[in-house]
Amino acid sequence: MLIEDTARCACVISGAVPLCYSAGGRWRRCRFRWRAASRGQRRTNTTVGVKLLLWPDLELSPCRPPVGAVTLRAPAPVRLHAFSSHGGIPLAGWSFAYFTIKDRLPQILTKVIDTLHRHKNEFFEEHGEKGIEAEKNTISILSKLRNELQTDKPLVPLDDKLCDVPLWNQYLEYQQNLLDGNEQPSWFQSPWLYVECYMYRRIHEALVHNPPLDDYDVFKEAKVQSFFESQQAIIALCTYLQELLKNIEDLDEKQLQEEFFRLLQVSLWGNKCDLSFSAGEDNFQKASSLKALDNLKTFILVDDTEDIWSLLINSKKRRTSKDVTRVDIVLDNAGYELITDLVLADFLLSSKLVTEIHFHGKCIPWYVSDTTKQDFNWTVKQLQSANNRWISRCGMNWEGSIKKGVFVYHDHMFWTLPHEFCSMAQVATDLYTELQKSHLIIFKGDLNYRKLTGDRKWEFTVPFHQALNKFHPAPLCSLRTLKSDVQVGLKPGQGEQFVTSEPDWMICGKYGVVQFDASL
Ligand SMILES: O=P(O)(O)OC[C@H]1O[C@](O)(CO)[C@@H](O)[C@@H]1O
Ligand SMILES: [Mn+2]
Repeated sequence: MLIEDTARCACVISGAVPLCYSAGGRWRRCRFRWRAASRGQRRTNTTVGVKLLLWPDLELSPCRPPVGAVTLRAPAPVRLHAFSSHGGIPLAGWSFAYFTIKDRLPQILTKVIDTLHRHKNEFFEEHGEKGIEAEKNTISILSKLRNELQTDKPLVPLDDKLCDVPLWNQYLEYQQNLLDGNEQPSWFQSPWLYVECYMYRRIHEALVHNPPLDDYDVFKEAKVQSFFESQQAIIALCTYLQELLKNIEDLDEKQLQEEFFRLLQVSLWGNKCDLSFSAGEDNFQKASSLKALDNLKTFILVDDTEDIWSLLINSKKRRTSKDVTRVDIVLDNAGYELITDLVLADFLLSSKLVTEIHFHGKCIPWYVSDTTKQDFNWTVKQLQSANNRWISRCGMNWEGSIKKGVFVYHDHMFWTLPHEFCSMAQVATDLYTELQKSHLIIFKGDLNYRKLTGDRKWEFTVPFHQALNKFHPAPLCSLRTLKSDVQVGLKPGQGEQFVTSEPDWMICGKYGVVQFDASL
């Protein structure tokens, strides 16, 4: 739920809405009870009219759970507890989306501005006056952007020369068409997923407009720092892998399965280390996650590892010498998480469970810590030249795998669009076709989970398969620690039990899921 308390006094609440609203046109009027608890005001129950915006495809597929976005206008500042009068899930409290837009995103923009400012001398040394001029212009554009965000200004079309611009601008038009003629998509009123992606793309646009800074990665410094701060954990993990590889040929199926379970969990918990969640503050892996795995098991809310194992071991057994078994990893964060993914990939290859690993990264700096091609190559080079022999051996092996073509790196602009994955087949047909060649796609992290599930307010018990909304290029799984309030595929009552005991369970990063969907 997103409640805005700025001058316009409008808010957007994303909440489950009863299906009775789904018939007919897009906009419906309905009534909500709400309790205002504004400063100095008595708690009251009252009824307000709200506009209900249905997801445009909801009418076409009435079997899908009813989900909608509600725009609620109320006197501000108020703290709202809204309940659907038709018995949907109570829409209560301040949403995480609201805090993200109000607090985290401006903080991230401030850090970007600060980074540019601190590197002023470097820009001067490299590019002379042109560098200083570009730094000044970029900072001024970004300060304006921060102001637009904080005052809920309309979202504007992108205006640079990159090839994704038409798709972004079409998406803005699409959002526009969902609204009344008089309203425009804006920072606090539009879907969280869209607005958050849009901010990162606007940061990139500010740089693109200002050569020679057009390919400067404003998040590089934070990524490098978090990599070095995770050194102890990286040493532990690389040492473990190298010891394991010594005897890998001798392991029986049971032992191989145990190691697979272990390294899959290491990769899952590696996803705790992202820098956008902490608004760019340190969030590195302090100790080896290997030792903690047993204690962490209770925090895995859905664990489909057995199914993933069956898929891999069966394909190994069936494979003839000419066959390829391909796993794709849709990467998330650079730093420790990327190392955990590379370790898992090396294990899958060395154990002959698979024959090729394809990595997918971002084309532009994204959500602070996400992996770009430059980060991927930098990481492998860093490892090679490390003082620790196990780390450097990992780096050398991985460089070798890249050269042999058994580690393949891809990037595609689709990963840095705001679209949910169910539209990939239409929006990025080439990528969808590429992913169809895979035997298993591993989606890392929270943002990928939000895009897999369309970032809707699903009921917790909705099956993962249903939330994917026909996105099935190949068997796929999500390894994700929960950092945003969307979760599907839980057992009845499982989610509800946390709602009172641990209200921040969906956003604190303490819980994780290994969720698998095999059906095509
Ligand atoms: O790196 P991840 O796991 O995709 O997480 C990205 C972050 O972005 C969000 O999805 C939105 O801010 C958070 O919930 C999470 O902190
Ligand atoms: Mn990330």
